[in-house]
Amino acid sequence: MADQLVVAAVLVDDLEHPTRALGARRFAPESLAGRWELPGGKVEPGEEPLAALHRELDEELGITVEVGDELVPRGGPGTTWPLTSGLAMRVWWCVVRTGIPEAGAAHDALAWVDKVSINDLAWLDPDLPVVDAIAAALTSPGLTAPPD
Ligand SMILES: Nc1nc2c([nH]c(=O)n2[C@H]2C[C@H](O)[C@@H](COP(=O)(O)OP(=O)(O)OP(=O)(O)O)O2)c(=O)[nH]1
Repeated sequence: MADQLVVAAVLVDDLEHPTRALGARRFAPESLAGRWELPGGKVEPGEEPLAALHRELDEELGITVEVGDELVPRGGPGTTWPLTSGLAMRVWWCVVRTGIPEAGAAHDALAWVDKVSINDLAWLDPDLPVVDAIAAALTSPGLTAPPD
């Protein structure tokens, strides 16, 4: 059987020159409580992945977003990131369009982290390769972004 698809957002301050990304801390189930993840969730049967992403961000954080490029694993083979068995995740860069992210139904804390502090969060184990890719793409806050 195909993996159940999970969709998630790397919410950043700027799609062109991201310096900060949002982590969200789960409080359930107990096995995942206290660990950090990218906001998102499971795609429902018959639902388009991006529709699921917008739905989850509205439900979990109370925001609407502009979706940018997809963050895909370097070297492939596909566009999904493996999670625990039976689950695979697709991830998109996003910026907030309306609302201010607030921990709600799924999380008990949110944190904006930069290229360095992103490694201080206790991410879910399967997220570590995703977090490496995010950290590599974030610009150090102290550095001036290259001219357009
Ligand atoms: N949202 C999200 N889930 C992740 C990440 N990393 C990771 O291993 N997961 C796992 C945790 C969960 O087992 C699964 C996502 O399920 P979920 O519980 O968030 O999904 P959901 O909001 O649709 O909730 P439900 O229908 O299962 O109640 O994927 C991540 O970065 N973001």
